[in-house]
Amino acid sequence: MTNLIDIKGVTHAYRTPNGPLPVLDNLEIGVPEGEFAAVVGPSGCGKSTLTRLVAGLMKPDAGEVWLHGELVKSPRKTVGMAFQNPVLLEWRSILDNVILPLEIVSPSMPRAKRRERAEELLELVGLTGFEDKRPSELSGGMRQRASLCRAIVHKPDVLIMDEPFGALDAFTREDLWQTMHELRAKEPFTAVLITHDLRESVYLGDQVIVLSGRPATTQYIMDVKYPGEGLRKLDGLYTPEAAEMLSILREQIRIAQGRQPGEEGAH
Ligand SMILES: Nc1ncnc2c1ncn2[C@@H]1O[C@H](COP(=O)(O)OP(=O)(O)OP(=O)(O)O)[C@@H](O)[C@H]1O
Repeated sequence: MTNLIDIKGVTHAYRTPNGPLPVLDNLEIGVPEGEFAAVVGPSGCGKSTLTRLVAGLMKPDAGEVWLHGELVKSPRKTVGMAFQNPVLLEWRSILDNVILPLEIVSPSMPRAKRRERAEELLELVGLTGFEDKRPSELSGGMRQRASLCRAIVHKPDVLIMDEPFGALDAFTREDLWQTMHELRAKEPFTAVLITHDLRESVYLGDQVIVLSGRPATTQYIMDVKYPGEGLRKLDGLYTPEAAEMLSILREQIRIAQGRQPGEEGAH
């Protein structure tokens, strides 16, 4: 299978007043079309840097990032992004926030069509009836739902999410995990999710990529064999199969953090 995202031998260091700070070291990641890759690793290892490289917001010192068979050299319109803070524009309604990327990427699309597309997505995430509200009138979870709609409204090649559920309470987060699966079932997309939550990585990921401590290398890749058939269910996280996967990942994080087996501190 060909990969939609190919990160080949990517190495990068930031220039700082104290000299170069190596963050990525010969990173190798491949994400096939339609797959969901969850990336975990110790704090500060370079996960957000990786998302900037895939989005074309910066260029690596060495190595290549390929997206849909094209070398990424500049910012890409075909990438959707969602962050921990949804950054919705308060002076626009929820509907107009979701429409925004279409105004930029598809300026010739008639207003009625844009509206239709945004309404369809808002319905998928359970926000019908909130189209005309301002962001501050919604809860954090609802804002994040709207932000996910905005990230995929223009049907990007890839959705990049940097801890999008990190600031939400546990129940809202689990609701949004389910929404992600429902969205994917109706609107298949390729995704890279940065997360600190190993359960989230197993529930959402087709593969979980563990990065080593900084400078990050690809330390371990898990192909997730999620228990059960069809749309993933949260109950699957409480099975022995999931416990086994989480145990392996926890151990890998310990190694990435430079800790001894069994030592506390992993997620
Ligand atoms: N523009 C920059 N200039 C200099 N150093 C930077 C820059 N951006 C990030 N860094 C440093 O590079 C390292 C990796 O940062 P990055 O944000 O990619 O890590 P991360 O794994 O996403 O972190 P976290 O898990 O804490 O969110 C950190 O030490 C950070 O301080």
